Amino acid sequence: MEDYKFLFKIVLIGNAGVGKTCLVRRFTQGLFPPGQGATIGVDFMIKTVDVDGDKVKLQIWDTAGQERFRSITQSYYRSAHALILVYDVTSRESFDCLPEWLKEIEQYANQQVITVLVGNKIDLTSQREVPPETGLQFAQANNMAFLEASAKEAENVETVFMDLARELTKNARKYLLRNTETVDPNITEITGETTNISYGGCCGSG
Ligand SMILES: Nc1nc2c(ncn2[C@@H]2O[C@H](COP(=O)(O)OP(=O)(O)OP(=O)(O)O)[C@@H](O)[C@H]2O)c(=O)[nH]1
Repeated sequence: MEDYKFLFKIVLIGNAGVGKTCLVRRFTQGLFPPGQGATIGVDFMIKTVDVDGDKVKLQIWDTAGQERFRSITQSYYRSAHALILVYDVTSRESFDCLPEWLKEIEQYANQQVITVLVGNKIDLTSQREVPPETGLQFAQANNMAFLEASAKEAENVETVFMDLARELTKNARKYLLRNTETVDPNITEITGETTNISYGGCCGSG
């Protein structure tokens, strides 16, 4: 039996070069990789974190932003519990593409997916093209949480992932409770086993 309570899949999406890989590396390895090349297809990393005493395993999928990989990356949306949609605050173009990314989410992701909008590279103050208010307004209009971050300076990176881990854990606990109440209300408390919450999918669930 693996030593964790919940397993969540988090998928990062957004234009090429916005810093998805750097955010993942910063969070999982605590470093800012020099000369990071473009992601080919999809890459993944694991980090186990503690959420209020429960061990939570985060499976973090880093997708390529380049258009030519879109059909590969789309196939990873479906099983995601959460999506981190990233743009680069120094690139108006990456922000202007967000509506297209939302369409992808609507088309390929699960309906219950939690999406967080992240404006990355805030360390590049003088090159900023997207003000924080603009990011916030877009996020609010589309029911997403919003944070600005810097993978380079490790600003808000931990917060992005840990807020998500907490939110997912909270939802999973509720889900477990709801689905065990009718059978045996003690089950959630006594098993202590790994729980892989899966959304949607089969008939009659959820
Ligand atoms: N100044 C600064 N540069 C960053 C930051 N995050 C990433 N970069 C740089 O932005 C470039 C692209 O970063 P990646 O992490 O490879 O971007 P990506 O979104 O994964 O790109 P694809 O794999 O092509 O989709 C690299 O040169 C990074 O060094 C940041 O927070 N600040």
